[in-house]
Amino acid sequence: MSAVLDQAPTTSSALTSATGTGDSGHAVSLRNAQVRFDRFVALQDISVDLEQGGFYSILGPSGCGKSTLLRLISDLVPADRGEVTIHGKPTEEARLAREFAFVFQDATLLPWRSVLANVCLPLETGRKRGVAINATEDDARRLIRMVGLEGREKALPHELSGGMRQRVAIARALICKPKVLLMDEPFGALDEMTRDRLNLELLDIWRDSGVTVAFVTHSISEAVFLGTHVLTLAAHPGRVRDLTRIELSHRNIDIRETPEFNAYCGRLRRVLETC
Ligand SMILES: Nc1ncnc2c1ncn2[C@@H]1O[C@H](COP(=O)(O)OP(=O)(O)OP(=O)(O)O)[C@@H](O)[C@H]1O
Repeated sequence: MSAVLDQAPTTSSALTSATGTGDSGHAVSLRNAQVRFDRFVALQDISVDLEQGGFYSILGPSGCGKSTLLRLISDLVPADRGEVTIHGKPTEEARLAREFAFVFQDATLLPWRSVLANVCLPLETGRKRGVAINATEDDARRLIRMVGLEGREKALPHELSGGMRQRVAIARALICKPKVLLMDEPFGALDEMTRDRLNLELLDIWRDSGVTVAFVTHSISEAVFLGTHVLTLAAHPGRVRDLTRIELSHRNIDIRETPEFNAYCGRLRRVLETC
């Protein structure tokens, strides 16, 4: 693993605090994990722990392996070396137990199903596979309210804006009460105002639900605004370059104009220049 670049007081040097095995109390734990596509090493020697309830923004140059890291955690690609656990469980076991959920850049809603039916979809698929899911249609309605879409339960996806569709995708991801939420540039295709609003809503959801979030973004500002930590990957091969703990005095949109916020952004920009 690459070293942390500096030890400034605002920066956590703790890339990892676990000694290695079993459920260390971390939401996600990667130990010397490697992903290979044929001969190409996409991720190399990744060792990092995500604390329960943390919000981890993930930055890095294009092609460095950010999406692959989320796919590794979510059992969509296998580790060819090393170990990945979610709350102490191997990723396949965690997937079957629905310990995590994924939100992609594209909301991937079923176009013929209403908002409510889309949010309820994981309950139906879970039932078909014999997985007991402790959630009901009332929970779906509550989540729809939480993401600000009360009154739109019967709407079809094409009747919604891009931001609304992403809200539905977030509600759908939360219906099975995952412990870990993996988000791959979920707001990347949205205009800045919508993105700002969804950033604030996501922070509320994160605080209320206690879910651990891993959030890929290309925006340094978004990474700092949302994250309790920013994990930066370097490219060729993808590896951990830095983990910075973010300690902001508050998280209103206006924080982005303050020196404390800009100091984090400046530091991360310098880290990215080395990736
Ligand atoms: N299924 C695959 N087969 C072969 N190579 C792959 C596969 N998936 C990803 N890669 C390669 O792995 C590397 C990392 O890809 P990944 O999509 O994880 O990067 P990223 O950091 O998310 O990129 P971006 O910021 O552009 O979205 C890239 O070089 C990509 O071409």
